[in-house]
Amino acid sequence: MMIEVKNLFKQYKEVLALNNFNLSVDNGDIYGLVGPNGSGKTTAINCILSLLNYEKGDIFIFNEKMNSSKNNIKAKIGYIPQDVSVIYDLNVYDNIDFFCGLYIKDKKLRKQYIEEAIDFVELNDFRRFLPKKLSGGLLRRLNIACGIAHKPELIIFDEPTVAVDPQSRNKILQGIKELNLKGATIIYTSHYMEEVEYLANKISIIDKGHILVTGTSKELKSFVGLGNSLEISNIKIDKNYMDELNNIRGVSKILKNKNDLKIIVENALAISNIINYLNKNNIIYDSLNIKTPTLNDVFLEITGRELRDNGY
Ligand SMILES: Nc1ncnc2c1ncn2[C@@H]1O[C@H](COP(=O)(O)OP(=O)(O)OP(=O)(O)O)[C@@H](O)[C@H]1O
Repeated sequence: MMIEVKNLFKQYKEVLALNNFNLSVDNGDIYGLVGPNGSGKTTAINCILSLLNYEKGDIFIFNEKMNSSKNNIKAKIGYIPQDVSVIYDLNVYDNIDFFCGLYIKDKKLRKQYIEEAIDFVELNDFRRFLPKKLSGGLLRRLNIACGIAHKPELIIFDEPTVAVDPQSRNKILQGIKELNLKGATIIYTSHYMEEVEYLANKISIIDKGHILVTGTSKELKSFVGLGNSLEISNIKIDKNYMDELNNIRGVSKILKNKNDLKIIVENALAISNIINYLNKNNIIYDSLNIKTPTLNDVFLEITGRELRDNGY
């Protein structure tokens, strides 16, 4: 077991940020921790890293009890914080040198590691740039290079793609997969469900400081019994037809947002029954899309709330 967090409680004055938080991360995992803003992800990470004190609970990393003086454990961890934390009067190269130098004292080896980190985040053309000359995406990549240059066994990414352009975002996601393939265990926090679905082999959904469910993306969807859905836009439909639509075999739920419908179905037959029904009754709509369930749907199903507002 790489990380074991047991019964963690963290209180900030009147806010209970972690409420019996538990987590088990295995060697080789890309572990996704997802939850809405303010659900406690950053607090959990900061407690795990001993950057924050907590009221109650136990944290083990590499099977050793973690506390702030465990430098042997810290040396094996890379942390990429949510807020970019680099040194603004050092250039790209010297920033990576500084952070890598906290753990790698051998100069020759460090030089090699810095070069590898620069290559990895593709900042070769910017090695002498000061951070303030870098775009948001490049700055995030520097933040990553500073966290991974010392080749940690465990890497914790806290929302690394917030406010990042699509090109840098894809590079970051690809890079994380690559680090994992090379042997690093990854913890990845995000409120972007699709990123976590793409990356993680194991996912925990956190809300109000507590883990609601854990599993693979497939397990979480089947846990809440979600099937595919049919999204129909701009439909002109009377109430009595709506009732009949609800009664079609295999229709498990209908969500309405103004003139758009999202119909959760149990099987493919239900989809063809719905389409036949609409055609038979000359019900007009603009478009019809079949959607597979997302982790956002899982969150909605469990909490009754949206992770992010998508209209329904
Ligand atoms: N230093 C602090 N003082 C008081 N309350 C805090 C502090 N830091 C966080 N909180 C509160 O604790 C709760 C959890 O916050 P946290 O930042 O851990 O959530 P998060 O899931 O990481 O959210 P985000 O995605 O917005 O960073 C929130 O209610 C937040 O307002």
